[in-house]
Amino acid sequence: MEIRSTSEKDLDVFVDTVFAAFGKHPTPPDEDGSGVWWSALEPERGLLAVSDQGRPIGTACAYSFELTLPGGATVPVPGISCVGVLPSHRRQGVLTAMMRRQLADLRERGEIMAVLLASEAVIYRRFGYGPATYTRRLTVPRHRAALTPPRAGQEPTGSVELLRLSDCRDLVEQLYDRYRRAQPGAISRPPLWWTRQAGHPPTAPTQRYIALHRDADSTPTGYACYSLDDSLAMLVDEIVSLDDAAYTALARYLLGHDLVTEIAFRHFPTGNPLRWQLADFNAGSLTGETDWLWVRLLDIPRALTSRSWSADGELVLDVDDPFLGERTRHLLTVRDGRAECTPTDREPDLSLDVSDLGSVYLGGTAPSTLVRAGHIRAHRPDAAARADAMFRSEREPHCLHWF
Ligand SMILES: CC(=O)SCCNC(=O)CCNC(=O)[C@H](O)C(C)(C)COP(=O)(O)OP(=O)(O)OC[C@H]1O[C@@H](n2cnc3c(N)ncnc32)[C@H](O)[C@@H]1OP(=O)(O)O
Repeated sequence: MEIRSTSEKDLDVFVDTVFAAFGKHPTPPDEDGSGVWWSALEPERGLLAVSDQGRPIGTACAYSFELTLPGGATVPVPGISCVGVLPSHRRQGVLTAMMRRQLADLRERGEIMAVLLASEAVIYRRFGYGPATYTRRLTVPRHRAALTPPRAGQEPTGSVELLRLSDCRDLVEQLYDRYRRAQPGAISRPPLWWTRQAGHPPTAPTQRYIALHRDADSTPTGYACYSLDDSLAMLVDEIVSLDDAAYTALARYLLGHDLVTEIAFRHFPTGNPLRWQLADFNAGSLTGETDWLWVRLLDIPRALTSRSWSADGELVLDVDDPFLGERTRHLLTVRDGRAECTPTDREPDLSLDVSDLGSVYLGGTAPSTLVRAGHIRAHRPDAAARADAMFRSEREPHCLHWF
Protein backbone atom coordinates (compact mmCIF):
# COMPACT_ATOMS: atom_id res chain seq x y z
CA MET A 1 0.00 0.00 0.00
CA GLU A 2 1.08 3.56 -0.75
CA ILE A 3 -0.16 6.79 0.83
CA ARG A 4 0.15 9.75 -1.47
CA SER A 5 -0.85 13.41 -1.51
CA THR A 6 -3.62 14.44 -3.85
CA SER A 7 -4.02 17.34 -6.25
CA GLU A 8 -6.90 18.85 -8.23
CA LYS A 9 -6.83 16.03 -10.79
CA ASP A 10 -7.57 13.45 -8.04
CA LEU A 11 -10.76 15.18 -6.87
CA ASP A 12 -13.26 12.83 -8.56
CA VAL A 13 -11.46 9.68 -7.38
CA PHE A 14 -11.09 11.16 -3.90
CA VAL A 15 -14.81 12.01 -3.62
CA ASP A 16 -15.83 8.65 -5.06
CA THR A 17 -13.67 6.80 -2.52
CA VAL A 18 -14.96 8.82 0.46
CA PHE A 19 -18.55 8.13 -0.55
CA ALA A 20 -17.83 4.42 -1.03
CA ALA A 21 -16.29 4.28 2.46
CA PHE A 22 -19.54 5.69 3.87
CA GLY A 23 -21.67 3.39 1.66
CA LYS A 24 -23.17 6.31 -0.29
CA HIS A 25 -23.17 7.73 -3.83
CA PRO A 26 -22.21 11.33 -4.56
CA THR A 27 -24.90 13.67 -5.88
CA PRO A 28 -23.60 15.67 -8.84
CA PRO A 29 -22.41 19.22 -8.08
CA ASP A 30 -23.26 22.25 -10.23
CA GLU A 31 -21.24 22.69 -13.42
CA ASP A 32 -18.63 24.80 -11.62
CA GLY A 33 -18.25 22.19 -8.86
CA SER A 34 -20.28 24.14 -6.28
CA GLY A 35 -23.45 23.37 -4.36
CA VAL A 36 -22.45 20.14 -2.59
CA TRP A 37 -20.91 19.68 0.84
CA TRP A 38 -17.49 18.85 -0.57
CA SER A 39 -17.29 21.93 -2.84
CA ALA A 40 -14.79 23.60 -0.49
CA LEU A 41 -12.37 20.65 -0.37
CA GLU A 42 -8.73 21.68 -0.76
CA PRO A 43 -7.48 18.92 -3.09
CA GLU A 44 -3.82 19.71 -2.45
CA ARG A 45 -4.36 18.92 1.26
CA GLY A 46 -5.77 15.42 0.69
CA LEU A 47 -4.29 11.97 1.14
CA LEU A 48 -5.18 8.89 -0.85
CA ALA A 49 -4.27 5.36 0.26
CA VAL A 50 -3.72 3.15 -2.78
CA SER A 51 -3.55 -0.66 -2.64
CA ASP A 52 -0.70 -2.69 -4.14
CA GLN A 53 -3.05 -3.34 -7.06
CA GLY A 54 -3.35 0.42 -7.65
CA ARG A 55 -6.91 0.73 -6.28
CA PRO A 56 -7.79 3.80 -4.15
CA ILE A 57 -8.86 2.39 -0.77
CA GLY A 58 -8.64 5.23 1.75
CA THR A 59 -8.93 9.00 2.07
CA ALA A 60 -8.26 11.84 4.50
CA CYS A 61 -8.12 15.60 4.00
CA ALA A 62 -7.52 18.87 5.83
CA TYR A 63 -9.36 22.18 5.55
CA SER A 64 -7.53 25.43 6.37
CA PHE A 65 -9.46 26.91 9.30
CA GLU A 66 -8.82 29.27 12.20
CA LEU A 67 -9.76 28.29 15.73
CA THR A 68 -10.62 30.80 18.45
CA LEU A 69 -8.94 30.09 21.79
CA PRO A 70 -9.89 31.09 25.34
CA GLY A 71 -9.14 34.81 25.59
CA GLY A 72 -9.92 35.46 21.91
CA ALA A 73 -6.65 34.69 20.09
CA THR A 74 -7.11 32.83 16.82
CA VAL A 75 -4.70 30.23 15.45
CA PRO A 76 -4.60 28.43 12.09
CA VAL A 77 -5.78 24.82 12.39
CA PRO A 78 -6.16 22.00 9.90
CA GLY A 79 -9.71 20.64 10.09
CA ILE A 80 -9.32 16.93 9.40
CA SER A 81 -12.17 15.39 7.46
CA CYS A 82 -13.22 12.90 4.75
CA VAL A 83 -11.52 10.07 6.65
CA GLY A 84 -12.61 6.78 5.16
CA VAL A 85 -11.40 3.31 4.26
CA LEU A 86 -13.28 1.03 1.87
CA PRO A 87 -15.27 -1.66 3.75
CA SER A 88 -13.25 -4.30 1.85
CA HIS A 89 -9.97 -3.04 3.35
CA ARG A 90 -10.87 -2.26 6.97
CA ARG A 91 -8.97 -3.29 10.10
CA GLN A 92 -5.75 -3.79 8.18
CA GLY A 93 -4.08 -0.63 9.43
CA VAL A 94 -4.95 1.70 6.51
CA LEU A 95 -6.34 4.45 8.75
CA THR A 96 -3.40 4.10 11.15
CA ALA A 97 -0.96 4.55 8.26
CA MET A 98 -2.88 7.60 6.97
CA MET A 99 -3.00 9.20 10.43
CA ARG A 100 0.74 8.65 10.88
CA ARG A 101 1.50 10.24 7.53
CA GLN A 102 -0.96 13.10 8.09
CA LEU A 103 0.38 14.02 11.53
CA ALA A 104 3.95 13.96 10.18
CA ASP A 105 2.90 16.26 7.30
CA LEU A 106 1.12 18.64 9.69
CA ARG A 107 4.17 18.80 11.95
CA GLU A 108 6.33 19.58 8.94
CA ARG A 109 4.01 22.46 8.04
CA GLY A 110 4.46 23.81 11.59
CA GLU A 111 0.84 23.32 12.64
CA ILE A 112 0.20 23.84 16.37
CA MET A 113 -2.77 21.48 16.54
CA ALA A 114 -5.38 19.71 14.42
CA VAL A 115 -9.13 19.42 14.93
CA LEU A 116 -11.85 17.09 13.66
CA LEU A 117 -15.44 15.96 14.15
CA ALA A 118 -15.51 12.23 14.87
CA SER A 119 -18.09 9.94 13.23
CA GLU A 120 -17.56 7.52 16.14
CA ALA A 121 -16.02 8.41 19.48
CA VAL A 122 -13.96 5.20 19.64
CA ILE A 123 -11.75 5.97 16.65
CA TYR A 124 -9.52 8.94 17.36
CA ARG A 125 -8.20 8.86 20.93
CA ARG A 126 -5.53 6.36 19.89
CA PHE A 127 -4.21 8.96 17.45
CA GLY A 128 -3.94 11.61 20.18
CA TYR A 129 -7.23 13.47 19.65
CA GLY A 130 -9.50 14.31 22.61
CA PRO A 131 -13.08 15.63 22.64
CA ALA A 132 -12.92 19.34 23.55
CA THR A 133 -16.34 20.84 22.82
CA TYR A 134 -19.77 19.30 23.12
CA THR A 135 -23.18 19.91 21.64
CA ARG A 136 -26.84 19.06 22.25
CA ARG A 137 -30.32 19.99 21.13
CA LEU A 138 -33.04 21.86 23.05
CA THR A 139 -36.59 21.07 21.92
CA VAL A 140 -39.52 23.12 23.18
CA PRO A 141 -43.18 22.23 22.35
CA ARG A 142 -44.88 25.37 21.05
CA HIS A 143 -47.68 25.21 23.65
CA ARG A 144 -45.08 25.43 26.46
CA ALA A 145 -42.86 28.01 24.77
CA ALA A 146 -43.91 31.10 26.75
CA LEU A 147 -41.04 33.22 28.01
CA THR A 148 -40.98 35.24 31.19
CA PRO A 149 -41.56 38.95 30.50
CA PRO A 150 -38.37 41.03 30.54
CA ARG A 151 -37.58 42.93 33.76
CA ALA A 152 -38.57 46.57 33.84
CA GLY A 153 -35.87 48.57 32.10
CA GLN A 154 -34.65 45.52 30.13
CA GLU A 155 -37.31 45.51 27.42
CA PRO A 156 -35.88 44.64 23.99
CA THR A 157 -34.96 47.72 21.97
CA GLY A 158 -33.95 46.08 18.67
CA SER A 159 -35.94 44.52 15.87
CA VAL A 160 -36.17 41.21 14.00
CA GLU A 161 -36.55 41.12 10.23
CA LEU A 162 -37.53 38.02 8.22
CA LEU A 163 -35.33 37.37 5.18
CA ARG A 164 -34.60 34.53 2.81
CA LEU A 165 -31.11 33.07 3.10
CA SER A 166 -30.54 33.54 -0.65
CA ASP A 167 -31.06 37.31 -0.19
CA CYS A 168 -28.67 37.89 2.72
CA ARG A 169 -25.74 35.47 2.42
CA ASP A 170 -23.13 38.25 2.67
CA LEU A 171 -24.64 39.62 5.86
CA VAL A 172 -24.88 36.14 7.41
CA GLU A 173 -21.26 35.47 6.44
CA GLN A 174 -20.07 38.71 8.07
CA LEU A 175 -22.06 38.08 11.26
CA TYR A 176 -20.75 34.54 11.53
CA ASP A 177 -17.19 35.82 11.15
CA ARG A 178 -17.59 38.43 13.91
CA TYR A 179 -19.25 35.87 16.18
CA ARG A 180 -16.61 33.15 15.72
CA ARG A 181 -13.73 35.53 16.48
CA ALA A 182 -15.17 36.14 19.96
CA GLN A 183 -16.27 32.56 20.69
CA PRO A 184 -13.64 30.13 22.03
CA GLY A 185 -13.89 26.78 20.23
CA ALA A 186 -15.44 28.35 17.12
CA ILE A 187 -14.02 27.64 13.67
CA SER A 188 -13.77 30.04 10.74
CA ARG A 189 -15.83 29.47 7.62
CA PRO A 190 -13.39 30.36 4.83
CA PRO A 191 -14.82 32.45 1.93
CA LEU A 192 -14.77 29.36 -0.32
CA TRP A 193 -17.45 27.76 1.85
CA TRP A 194 -19.81 30.64 1.06
CA THR A 195 -18.94 31.24 -2.59
CA ARG A 196 -19.11 27.53 -3.44
CA GLN A 197 -22.06 26.87 -1.13
CA ALA A 198 -20.33 23.97 0.59
CA GLY A 199 -21.15 22.30 3.91
CA HIS A 200 -24.50 22.52 5.68
CA PRO A 201 -26.96 25.43 6.01
CA PRO A 202 -26.41 28.35 6.05
CA THR A 203 -23.45 27.85 3.67
CA ALA A 204 -25.28 25.13 1.68
CA PRO A 205 -27.66 26.18 -1.11
CA THR A 206 -30.67 24.75 0.79
CA GLN A 207 -33.67 27.07 1.19
CA ARG A 208 -33.84 28.57 4.66
CA TYR A 209 -35.38 31.53 6.41
CA ILE A 210 -33.14 33.98 8.23
CA ALA A 211 -34.43 35.97 11.18
CA LEU A 212 -32.06 38.93 11.35
CA HIS A 213 -31.70 40.90 14.56
CA ARG A 214 -30.74 44.57 14.56
CA ASP A 215 -30.00 46.56 17.68
CA ALA A 216 -31.56 49.92 18.52
CA ASP A 217 -29.16 51.63 16.07
CA SER A 218 -30.23 49.23 13.28
CA THR A 219 -26.84 47.49 13.33
CA PRO A 220 -27.16 43.73 12.59
CA THR A 221 -26.18 41.79 15.73
CA GLY A 222 -27.35 38.24 15.06
CA TYR A 223 -29.36 35.83 12.98
CA ALA A 224 -31.27 32.57 13.27
CA CYS A 225 -31.28 30.16 10.31
CA TYR A 226 -34.33 27.88 10.33
CA SER A 227 -36.91 25.87 8.42
CA LEU A 228 -40.23 24.09 9.08
CA ASP A 229 -40.78 20.49 8.03
CA ASP A 230 -44.02 18.95 6.71
CA SER A 231 -45.23 18.16 10.23
CA LEU A 232 -44.73 21.85 11.16
CA ALA A 233 -41.79 21.18 13.45
CA MET A 234 -39.25 24.01 13.34
CA LEU A 235 -35.56 23.17 13.07
CA VAL A 236 -33.17 25.97 13.99
CA ASP A 237 -29.86 25.17 12.27
CA GLU A 238 -28.02 27.84 14.22
CA ILE A 239 -28.39 31.05 16.14
CA VAL A 240 -25.38 33.30 15.81
CA SER A 241 -25.41 36.39 18.00
CA LEU A 242 -22.91 39.02 19.02
CA ASP A 243 -24.55 39.50 22.43
CA ASP A 244 -27.19 38.04 24.76
CA ALA A 245 -29.82 40.64 23.80
CA ALA A 246 -29.72 39.48 20.17
CA TYR A 247 -29.90 35.81 21.19
CA THR A 248 -32.89 36.42 23.46
CA ALA A 249 -34.73 38.46 20.83
CA LEU A 250 -34.18 35.76 18.20
CA ALA A 251 -35.28 33.00 20.59
CA ARG A 252 -38.40 35.04 21.42
CA TYR A 253 -39.16 35.37 17.69
CA LEU A 254 -38.71 31.61 17.03
CA LEU A 255 -40.63 30.46 20.10
CA GLY A 256 -43.49 32.79 19.20
CA HIS A 257 -43.91 31.44 15.66
CA ASP A 258 -47.54 30.50 14.97
CA LEU A 259 -48.67 27.10 13.67
CA VAL A 260 -45.54 25.30 14.81
CA THR A 261 -45.66 22.08 16.83
CA GLU A 262 -42.21 22.37 18.38
CA ILE A 263 -39.01 24.36 18.08
CA ALA A 264 -35.72 22.44 18.06
CA PHE A 265 -32.51 24.40 18.60
CA ARG A 266 -29.49 22.53 17.23
CA HIS A 267 -26.12 23.23 18.85
CA PHE A 268 -27.63 24.57 22.06
CA PRO A 269 -24.61 25.75 24.09
CA THR A 270 -24.01 24.67 27.68
CA GLY A 271 -24.55 27.62 29.97
CA ASN A 272 -27.00 29.30 27.58
CA PRO A 273 -29.59 31.22 29.68
CA LEU A 274 -32.65 30.39 27.51
CA ARG A 275 -34.02 27.70 29.85
CA TRP A 276 -34.07 30.28 32.63
CA GLN A 277 -36.06 32.61 30.42
CA LEU A 278 -38.81 30.05 29.72
CA ALA A 279 -41.82 30.55 32.00
CA ASP A 280 -41.76 26.78 32.56
CA PHE A 281 -38.16 25.70 33.30
CA ASN A 282 -38.99 22.13 32.25
CA ALA A 283 -40.65 23.09 28.95
CA GLY A 284 -37.58 22.22 26.94
CA SER A 285 -35.92 18.83 26.66
CA LEU A 286 -32.19 18.49 26.13
CA THR A 287 -31.27 15.57 23.90
CA GLY A 288 -28.46 14.33 21.70
CA GLU A 289 -25.66 15.39 24.05
CA THR A 290 -22.49 14.47 22.17
CA ASP A 291 -18.87 15.31 21.51
CA TRP A 292 -18.28 17.83 18.73
CA LEU A 293 -14.80 19.31 18.17
CA TRP A 294 -11.81 17.06 18.91
CA VAL A 295 -8.37 18.61 19.45
CA ARG A 296 -4.95 17.04 18.75
CA LEU A 297 -2.00 19.05 20.01
CA LEU A 298 1.11 18.89 17.84
CA ASP A 299 3.26 21.62 19.40
CA ILE A 300 2.44 21.67 23.12
CA PRO A 301 4.52 24.74 24.15
CA ARG A 302 3.07 26.87 21.32
CA ALA A 303 -0.45 25.65 22.05
CA LEU A 304 -0.17 26.45 25.75
CA THR A 305 1.29 29.92 25.17
CA SER A 306 -1.24 30.84 22.45
CA ARG A 307 -4.35 30.87 24.68
CA SER A 308 -4.94 33.05 27.71
CA TRP A 309 -5.48 31.66 31.18
CA SER A 310 -8.06 32.36 33.83
CA ALA A 311 -5.81 32.05 36.91
CA ASP A 312 -2.14 32.61 37.63
CA GLY A 313 -0.04 29.72 38.90
CA GLU A 314 2.38 26.96 37.99
CA LEU A 315 1.76 23.44 36.76
CA VAL A 316 4.17 20.72 35.72
CA LEU A 317 2.58 18.55 33.02
CA ASP A 318 4.05 15.18 32.12
CA VAL A 319 2.57 14.40 28.69
CA ASP A 320 2.61 11.00 27.03
CA ASP A 321 2.06 10.80 23.27
CA PRO A 322 2.11 7.05 22.56
CA PHE A 323 1.12 7.34 18.88
CA LEU A 324 4.05 9.64 18.08
CA GLY A 325 6.28 7.87 20.62
CA GLU A 326 7.02 11.04 22.60
CA ARG A 327 7.08 11.85 26.31
CA THR A 328 7.61 15.48 27.30
CA ARG A 329 7.49 17.42 30.58
CA HIS A 330 6.45 21.08 30.61
CA LEU A 331 6.54 23.78 33.28
CA LEU A 332 3.52 26.02 32.63
CA THR A 333 3.85 29.38 34.39
CA VAL A 334 0.91 31.78 34.15
CA ARG A 335 1.22 35.48 35.12
CA ASP A 336 -1.55 37.98 34.37
CA GLY A 337 -3.32 35.45 32.20
CA ARG A 338 -0.37 34.80 29.84
CA ALA A 339 1.69 31.61 29.94
CA GLU A 340 5.30 30.65 29.55
CA CYS A 341 6.05 27.03 28.86
CA THR A 342 9.52 25.54 29.32
CA PRO A 343 10.93 22.01 29.42
CA THR A 344 11.56 20.83 32.97
CA ASP A 345 12.67 17.84 35.00
CA ARG A 346 10.71 18.93 38.08
CA GLU A 347 8.34 16.39 39.63
CA PRO A 348 5.01 16.50 37.74
CA ASP A 349 1.73 17.85 39.12
CA LEU A 350 -0.26 15.97 36.48
CA SER A 351 0.58 13.02 34.21
CA LEU A 352 -1.64 12.81 31.19
CA ASP A 353 -2.02 11.52 27.68
CA VAL A 354 -1.84 14.08 24.84
CA SER A 355 -5.48 13.29 23.99
CA ASP A 356 -6.52 14.36 27.53
CA LEU A 357 -4.51 17.55 27.17
CA GLY A 358 -6.49 18.15 23.95
CA SER A 359 -9.74 17.64 25.87
CA VAL A 360 -8.92 20.17 28.59
CA TYR A 361 -7.11 22.63 26.29
CA LEU A 362 -10.09 24.82 25.32
CA GLY A 363 -11.47 24.89 28.87
CA GLY A 364 -14.61 22.86 28.06
CA THR A 365 -13.58 19.82 30.12
CA ALA A 366 -12.36 20.23 33.71
CA PRO A 367 -9.03 18.47 34.39
CA SER A 368 -10.52 17.25 37.70
CA THR A 369 -13.23 15.35 35.76
CA LEU A 370 -10.51 13.45 33.90
CA VAL A 371 -8.66 12.85 37.16
CA ARG A 372 -11.86 11.36 38.60
CA ALA A 373 -12.36 9.34 35.40
CA GLY A 374 -8.92 7.81 35.90
CA HIS A 375 -7.48 9.36 32.72
CA ILE A 376 -5.24 11.99 34.33
CA ARG A 377 -3.05 11.23 37.32
CA ALA A 378 -2.74 14.01 39.91
CA HIS A 379 0.48 13.76 41.95
CA ARG A 380 -0.47 16.41 44.58
CA PRO A 381 -3.74 16.89 46.45
CA ASP A 382 -4.28 20.43 45.12
CA ALA A 383 -3.14 19.79 41.54
CA ALA A 384 -6.54 19.07 39.99
CA ALA A 385 -8.22 22.13 41.54
CA ARG A 386 -5.29 24.33 40.50
CA ALA A 387 -5.50 22.98 36.94
CA ASP A 388 -9.29 23.53 36.89
CA ALA A 389 -8.87 27.18 37.87
CA MET A 390 -6.15 27.77 35.28
CA PHE A 391 -7.63 25.89 32.28
CA ARG A 392 -11.20 27.24 32.73
CA SER A 393 -12.38 29.46 29.89
CA GLU A 394 -14.30 32.56 30.93
CA ARG A 395 -16.57 31.91 27.98
CA GLU A 396 -17.47 28.24 27.55
CA PRO A 397 -15.99 26.86 24.29
CA HIS A 398 -18.54 26.01 21.64
CA CYS A 399 -18.39 25.08 17.97
CA LEU A 400 -21.35 24.85 15.60
CA HIS A 401 -19.53 24.54 12.29
CA TRP A 402 -19.86 21.18 10.55
CA PHE A 403 -17.04 19.96 8.30
C1 LIG B 1 -12.86 13.12 10.83
C2 LIG B 1 -13.67 12.14 10.03
O1 LIG B 1 -13.66 12.19 8.83
S1 LIG B 1 -14.66 11.04 10.86
C3 LIG B 1 -15.12 9.82 9.66
C4 LIG B 1 -14.50 8.47 9.93
N1 LIG B 1 -14.93 7.56 8.86
C5 LIG B 1 -16.00 6.72 8.96
O2 LIG B 1 -16.65 6.61 9.98
C6 LIG B 1 -16.35 5.95 7.68
C7 LIG B 1 -16.59 4.48 7.95
N2 LIG B 1 -15.44 3.83 8.59
C8 LIG B 1 -14.24 3.70 7.98
O3 LIG B 1 -14.02 4.15 6.86
C9 LIG B 1 -13.15 2.92 8.71
O4 LIG B 1 -13.76 1.95 9.53
C10 LIG B 1 -12.25 3.81 9.62
C11 LIG B 1 -11.64 4.91 8.78
C12 LIG B 1 -13.05 4.43 10.75
C13 LIG B 1 -11.17 2.91 10.22
O5 LIG B 1 -10.29 2.50 9.20
P1 LIG B 1 -9.37 1.16 9.36
O6 LIG B 1 -8.40 1.18 8.23
O7 LIG B 1 -10.25 -0.01 9.51
O8 LIG B 1 -8.64 1.45 10.73
P2 LIG B 1 -7.32 0.67 11.26
O9 LIG B 1 -7.26 -0.70 10.65
O10 LIG B 1 -6.12 1.52 11.03
O11 LIG B 1 -7.67 0.57 12.80
C14 LIG B 1 -6.88 1.12 13.82
C15 LIG B 1 -7.47 0.74 15.13
O12 LIG B 1 -8.69 1.43 15.33
C16 LIG B 1 -9.74 0.51 15.59
N3 LIG B 1 -10.92 1.05 14.92
C17 LIG B 1 -10.93 1.69 13.75
N4 LIG B 1 -12.18 2.06 13.44
C18 LIG B 1 -12.96 1.65 14.47
C19 LIG B 1 -14.35 1.74 14.71
N5 LIG B 1 -15.17 2.31 13.83
N6 LIG B 1 -14.80 1.20 15.86
C20 LIG B 1 -13.95 0.63 16.73
N7 LIG B 1 -12.63 0.50 16.55
C21 LIG B 1 -12.14 1.02 15.41
C22 LIG B 1 -9.27 -0.78 14.98
O13 LIG B 1 -9.90 -1.89 15.58
C23 LIG B 1 -7.80 -0.75 15.28
O14 LIG B 1 -7.59 -1.08 16.63
P3 LIG B 1 -6.23 -1.82 17.09
O15 LIG B 1 -5.11 -0.91 16.70
O16 LIG B 1 -6.42 -2.00 18.55
O17 LIG B 1 -6.22 -3.09 16.29
